[in-house]
Amino acid sequence: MIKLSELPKDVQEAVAATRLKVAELHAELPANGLVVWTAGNVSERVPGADLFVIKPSGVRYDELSADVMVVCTMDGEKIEDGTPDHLSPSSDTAAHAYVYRHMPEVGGVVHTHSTYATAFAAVHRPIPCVLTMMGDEFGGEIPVGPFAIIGDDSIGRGIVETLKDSRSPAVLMANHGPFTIGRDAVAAVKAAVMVEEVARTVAAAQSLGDPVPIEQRHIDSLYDRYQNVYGQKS
Ligand SMILES: O=C(CO)[C@@H](O)[C@H](O)COP(=O)(O)O
Repeated sequence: MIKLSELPKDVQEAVAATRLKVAELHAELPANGLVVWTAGNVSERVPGADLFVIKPSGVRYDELSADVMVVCTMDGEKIEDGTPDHLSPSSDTAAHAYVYRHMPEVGGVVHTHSTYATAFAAVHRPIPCVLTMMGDEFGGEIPVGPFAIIGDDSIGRGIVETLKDSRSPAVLMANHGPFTIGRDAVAAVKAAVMVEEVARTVAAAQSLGDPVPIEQRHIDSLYDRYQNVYGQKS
């Protein structure tokens, strides 16, 4: 088994930085009202190594410090990372690992059970692109993925199958909830916040009447501006 303490120093440093970042980002899930109790997870690739960092399963958010973040191979196997052997990674680890193996551009993955997005997942209904914020962030509707059992790579296969030809960084896995992807974990967390926000607004709109779809040419223009012009140049 791979031992963290035997990996090159620069890899160990990259793991430490990723652990800190992933631990801190988990606090964003309850802060943004996206999770109850322990029901969601964040992971991120370790730059320069075939490893990723994810939270331990079923541990409360206020206990998620950097030193309990679990380090896994791209097959979702925990390495000897200095945490106790009994500390198992998130039950969604195989799903995150599958996404990393099949979507090389993805550097972060997030899963929550946020209420409104999960309500759309419960009725297998995509969130239609009826808000400029959706054009900006998702480039179209937010799709529904297949029903998949928890614990193996079934969820990962559903995520990849649904998102590989979509501009959306979010998929509503049927009867389960949202999974989001991003170039890093910050981007994936942002997408998780945004999917809940637009799900809530669209649900409110649907209670008032029939939300009006945005024309495709306007969606394309919104997406292009937001992705390429909006904000500050780095
Ligand atoms: O969907 C599920 C289980 O129903 C999971 O996403 C949990 O809600 C979070 O699991 P851990 O990451 O704590 O294992």
